[in-house]
Amino acid sequence: MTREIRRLGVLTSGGDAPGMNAAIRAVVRACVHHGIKPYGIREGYKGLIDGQIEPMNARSVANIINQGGTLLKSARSQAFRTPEGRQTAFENFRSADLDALVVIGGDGSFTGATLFEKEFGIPVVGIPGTIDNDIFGTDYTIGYDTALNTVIEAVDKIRDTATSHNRLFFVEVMGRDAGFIALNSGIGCGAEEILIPEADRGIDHLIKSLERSDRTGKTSSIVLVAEGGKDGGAFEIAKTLEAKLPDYEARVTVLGHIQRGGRPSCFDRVLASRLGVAAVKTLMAGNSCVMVGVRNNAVALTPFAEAISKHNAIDDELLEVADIVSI
Ligand SMILES: Nc1ncnc2c1ncn2[C@@H]1O[C@H](COP(=O)(O)OP(=O)(O)OP(=O)(O)O)[C@@H](O)[C@H]1O
Ligand SMILES: O=P(O)(O)OC[C@H]1O[C@](O)(CO)[C@@H](O)[C@@H]1O
Ligand SMILES: [Mg+2]
Repeated sequence: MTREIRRLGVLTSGGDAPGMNAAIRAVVRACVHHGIKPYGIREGYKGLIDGQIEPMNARSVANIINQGGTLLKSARSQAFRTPEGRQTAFENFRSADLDALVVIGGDGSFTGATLFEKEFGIPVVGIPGTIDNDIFGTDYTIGYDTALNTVIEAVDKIRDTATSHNRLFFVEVMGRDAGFIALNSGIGCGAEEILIPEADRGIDHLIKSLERSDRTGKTSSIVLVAEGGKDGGAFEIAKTLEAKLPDYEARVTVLGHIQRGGRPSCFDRVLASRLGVAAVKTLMAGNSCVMVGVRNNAVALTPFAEAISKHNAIDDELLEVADIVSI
């Protein structure tokens, strides 16, 4: 089956991620390549509701492959969660005479896209753009690799001062409910312990680990903490630990939104370029309500319903590696 598309809209939604610009560029240029007129929708679903829809062309995405953030801007729209908001979005979509939509975002954005397709029959394809890497059906989301590199660069600097002062540091990283950023950057920066929601081993495990570090001659330690764990964030864990081991004077750093910015890595630029081209092809082939991702280095389609409801498991091998290389 094929689908004729004359005019296609593209938007970025949810938390921005480095590489979203490269994805927009690829979608726009794939449209031009296939004779489709591309339209940029600003500020995600908010812009669809406000009618912020502008024509784009190959030149409007010049020199953005190397830039963080998103040229189209992103937003979290409460109004799009309501039937009235989506109705207004649909009316603007129709007024702009668009035939199909590409949504670059995370699981929430795909949930909104699913409703939009169901309610109004708009063909929609998703591209996973989030630093969290928390989307089923793709081995990597756009922005994750860059975020990992940002984290290890920051933690390398913290390591310098931790070593100089013989200190224990807790460094909190993003990931919403998922520990992928913490686990992989933790291995990459040589963290002594990594606390993630998927493998919560409790405070007693952390205490044992720090005591072993003392015995074996370590004079400083870095513990990477994923936000979203049941023991709380880095500040709370540091407090709990200090209450149990008063000799420790821990320092806490929350890396925060620094992880969402910066120039995308080559990996993210290539991934975004592949997925942007694949998204347009996927719509032209007649598909809808699917996400384009990469599995085993090949482009793969996953229905939104699965991408949203299922979860990529944390790799036990990585947990083992983290334990072994941190002794
Ligand atoms: N249940 C829903 N119904 C309708 N729209 C939704 C729903 N969930 C999310 N959306 C829309 O998608 C937008 C983005 O979702 P969300 O804030 O969860 O980010 P995301 O796409 O998961 O990205 P990230 O988690 O990386 O920030 C929301 O602001 C909202 O407009
Ligand atoms: O920028 P906001 O709206 O505070 O959202 C922060 C959340 O967004 C993300 O950066 C991306 O989903 C999460 O890691 C984090 O929990
Ligand atoms: Mg999300």
